[in-house]
Amino acid sequence: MRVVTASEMYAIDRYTIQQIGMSEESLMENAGQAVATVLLERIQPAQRVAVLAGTGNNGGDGFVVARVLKSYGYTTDLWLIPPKEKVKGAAKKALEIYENSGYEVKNYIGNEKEFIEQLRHYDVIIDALLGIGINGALRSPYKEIIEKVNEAKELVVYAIDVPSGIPADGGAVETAIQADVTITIQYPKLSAYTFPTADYYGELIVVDIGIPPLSLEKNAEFRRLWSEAAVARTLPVRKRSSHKGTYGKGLVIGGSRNMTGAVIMTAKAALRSGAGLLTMAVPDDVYPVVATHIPEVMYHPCSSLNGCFAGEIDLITLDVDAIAAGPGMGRTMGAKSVVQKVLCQDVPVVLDADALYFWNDYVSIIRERTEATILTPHPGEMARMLGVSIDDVERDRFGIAKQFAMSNGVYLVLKGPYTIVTTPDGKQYVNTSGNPALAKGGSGDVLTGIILAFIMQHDNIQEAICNAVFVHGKAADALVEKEHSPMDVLATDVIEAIPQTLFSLYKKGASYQKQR
Ligand SMILES: NC(=O)C1=CN([C@@H]2O[C@H](COP(=O)(O)OP(=O)(O)OC[C@H]3O[C@@H](n4cnc5c(N)ncnc54)[C@H](OP(=O)(O)O)[C@@H]3O)[C@@H](O)[C@H]2O)[C@@H](O)CC1
Ligand SMILES: Nc1ncnc2c1ncn2[C@@H]1O[C@H](COP(=O)(O)OP(=O)(O)O)[C@@H](O)[C@H]1O
Ligand SMILES: [K+]
Repeated sequence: MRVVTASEMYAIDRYTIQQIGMSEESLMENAGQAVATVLLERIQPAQRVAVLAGTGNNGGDGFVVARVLKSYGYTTDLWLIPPKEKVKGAAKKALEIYENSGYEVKNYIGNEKEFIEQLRHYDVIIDALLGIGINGALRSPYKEIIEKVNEAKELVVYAIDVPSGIPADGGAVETAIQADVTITIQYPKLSAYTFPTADYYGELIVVDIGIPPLSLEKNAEFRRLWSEAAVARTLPVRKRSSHKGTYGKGLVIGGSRNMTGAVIMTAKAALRSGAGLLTMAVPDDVYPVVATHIPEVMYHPCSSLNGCFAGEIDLITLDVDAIAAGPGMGRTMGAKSVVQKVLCQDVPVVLDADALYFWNDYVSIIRERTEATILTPHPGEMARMLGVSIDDVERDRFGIAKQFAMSNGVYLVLKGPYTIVTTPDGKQYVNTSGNPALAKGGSGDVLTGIILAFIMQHDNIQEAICNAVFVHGKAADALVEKEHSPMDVLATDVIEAIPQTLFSLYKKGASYQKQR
């Protein structure tokens, strides 16, 4: 499933109409019919429905929906918010068809009191007020209407395309429909995967209105959801003849006197995720503590200074296939020196947490690297690396991530709900798993371990990273689906949930793998 911006959606619509030859009216009819099909399955015949329609084509979708619901015998009122003469183009045509079918329109203007009075008597609201064409702050009377709908908590609200009032590409929200369900036309919009806008969507359902894929290919950048099916299809299969070396010799670098746990979690997660052989490089001060925790790894104690890396690491002797550096390593000159040495190795490198701290000192080395560099910042780290505010990052996660990954030639994993993986050539993948149980110290360390293990087992780095991000979130989902609340989950629980998550993904993937 692809994700689009509002301007891409307009370009897709235009292309479909002008180049492919479908009429705007037929697209609107398809949209309304597709939305109505979902509604007919969900709304009970005894429920009273109000369709609230605005000036634009979103209102046009609403006219079609109202007509279909009425034709199926649903008690449905169509409230037209603007004066009728403001409705133009395909929407005007849809309104004419509605009226020619013998159905009545309720005009909001002049009947504002009746509208407020009636609102208590409805069970379901269909929000066809504003779609992706919203411009600037909400104007009257939309603002007041939306506030009234949101106040009526007992109403079930279905939004068409986007909840009215939110910017389609994401950003700040002042007033917007708080939908229970949003039925999006053809492709989800960026705002469904950025915050705070995503909070207004409720359940997201995408309906197909028959736009040919060619129109998408011609008019939209590559941005897609990475779903469970994609993971199941691309998980690598172990060969019977394989041995531990087949699955990579990984190196995890991290730890300091104040933070011994992070690197342990990274290493455990890497082992649970299939790393063939794993070595941990830690400051020798903390080595005795770390070494008692994982019997399965080898150790490479490094010289330490005040409990942190002093700066030396013998990477030649270690001879590894991939490296993850950062968890708990501290923000010292010694740590910086270790990371610089790591970046000079011709193997894929994952940099996380403290290994991102001296970003400006690594940029030039990273741009010269030929092997993959994978950076996994959370929004705070991303903001710091770019010298902008966290709000700036959150407002334009997709744009910022793409610009950063392409200009530095890195794989960027911009974490958070709906983590975005961006490849060096600018392709973007939105993760669909995970929940707020992961909002706890240590979650990121676990992810780093999974990424390290997956990139060693998979030829395709993008698929490996996307799968790792998905498995991480899915493990947390599995925990809160049974036995855990979102509050009590620990990062170590997430590690222990990796086996059941992989087990179920492999079961789902078995049919794909047989086909290979
Ligand atoms: N072929 C297609 O294109 C298809 C499109 N489709 C559907 O069309 C939707 C996009 O339609 P759109 O472009 O007409 O915009 P839309 O969101 O309905 O509203 C625009 C109107 O809103 C108003 N308005 C704007 N800002 C405002 C504000 N801040 N506060 C208050 N009012 C504001 C402004 O009205 P005005 O100010 O001029 O009175 C403007 O005219 C899309 O989401 C999908 O549902 C589907 O049917 C598939 C085929
Ligand atoms: N509300 C949330 N929903 C989904 N995933 C989340 C949420 N909060 C955090 N995460 C995930 O948890 C991880 C947190 O990483 P990070 O902030 O680096 O943690 P730490 O540094 O404490 O290990 C990321 O993978 C992030 O995507
Ligand atoms: K809407």
